Amino acid sequence: MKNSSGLSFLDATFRSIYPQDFEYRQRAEEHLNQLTMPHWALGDLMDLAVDLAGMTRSLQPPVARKKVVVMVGDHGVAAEGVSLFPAEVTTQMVYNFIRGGAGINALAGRSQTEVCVVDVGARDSFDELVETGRIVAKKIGHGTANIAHGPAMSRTHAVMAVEAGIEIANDLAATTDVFGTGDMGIGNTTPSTAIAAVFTGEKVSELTGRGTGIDDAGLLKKIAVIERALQINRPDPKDGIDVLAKVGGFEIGAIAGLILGAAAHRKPVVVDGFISTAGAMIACSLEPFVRDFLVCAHCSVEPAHKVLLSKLQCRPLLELNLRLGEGTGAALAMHLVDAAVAILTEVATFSEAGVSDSSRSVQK
Ligand SMILES: Cc1cc2ncn([C@H]3O[C@H](COP(=O)(O)O)[C@@H](O)[C@H]3O)c2cc1C
Ligand SMILES: O=C(O)c1cccnc1
Repeated sequence: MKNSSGLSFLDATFRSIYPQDFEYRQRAEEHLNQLTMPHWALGDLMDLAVDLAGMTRSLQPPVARKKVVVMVGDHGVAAEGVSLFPAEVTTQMVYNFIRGGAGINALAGRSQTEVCVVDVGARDSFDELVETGRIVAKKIGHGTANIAHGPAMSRTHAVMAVEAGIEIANDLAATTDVFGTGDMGIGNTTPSTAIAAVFTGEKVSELTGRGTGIDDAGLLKKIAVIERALQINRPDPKDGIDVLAKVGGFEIGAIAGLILGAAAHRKPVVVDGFISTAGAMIACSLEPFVRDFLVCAHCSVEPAHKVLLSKLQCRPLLELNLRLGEGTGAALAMHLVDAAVAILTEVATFSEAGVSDSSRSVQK
């Protein structure tokens, strides 16, 4: 899609993404160095506070309004038996989200995070939910094609999936301080693993995990399916849209777009689990500066997740053996985003509190 300036919507978005602000990072660091505690005693939370200041260009980073966006899409490759669960669970879980009965609803509620569900590519349609405003419709297709036989989607649809995510970020930016990513789509650990293999060059057999809980035979089949998908489609690691089109998913593209859109608005985006990190990898391949706006929530039990996080040079905040997705890890990490801002804005400095600084003590 081109806009009036002749730039594509994607290019215009990439051009509005800048790195973190160095000056605000430095000011935050100087302030944190003076707090009434041993040097950097709150560790990674202090690093997060510096990041949030650099992202938002503020020493009081706004984080009150939190939103986790759950992107929904189905996968043709589910027909290969790569998941323990049938494809209809994707739709059933959408209704569960709307009723408030899913893991994400419970965890988001506890961190005052709103949940926004977006249909990008579910097999089914949700006309009533869309008409009543309970989910957002950005449907690009009724599930992807089976990557074991050919590309997941056309290049045009891959661009549209990323654009859909950017549009969601644009629509929500005025009412959101911190974004979180989430996913729902039976079979989606298979395309996510394929994406990880393309970008890291690691062996599929070392990257593939059990997703929803497949057994040993299922795992071997899943590895073979991913290897076949890569062989047949030959995705180009230098072209993120090509990777998305050939072995990705609609919701993975929309997650990439949400991340790009959030960064373009200088809003932190808390990246959930493995599927979201595959989306982040696509986003970073399209525009590397986007990396500066990621807050990586956790490292899941999927082996490829750790490898992707290290490729992105992201240190996850939590390690809790999660393997759910939906945005649950992002909702949990929102507590830590609040904690980081509280440290930056509420803790007294040595001089404010009249506490002796280590620089004035004499070590014998
Ligand atoms: C009831 C249920 C709820 C979920 N919520 C997230 N997922 C997660 O598991 C799926 C990926 O694993 P695989 O590739 O093995 O299918 C995705 O739908 C992901 O969102 C769920 C899976 C199930 C079964
Ligand atoms: O890490 C994840 O996000 C994950 C792992 C397994 C299944 N669904 C999601």
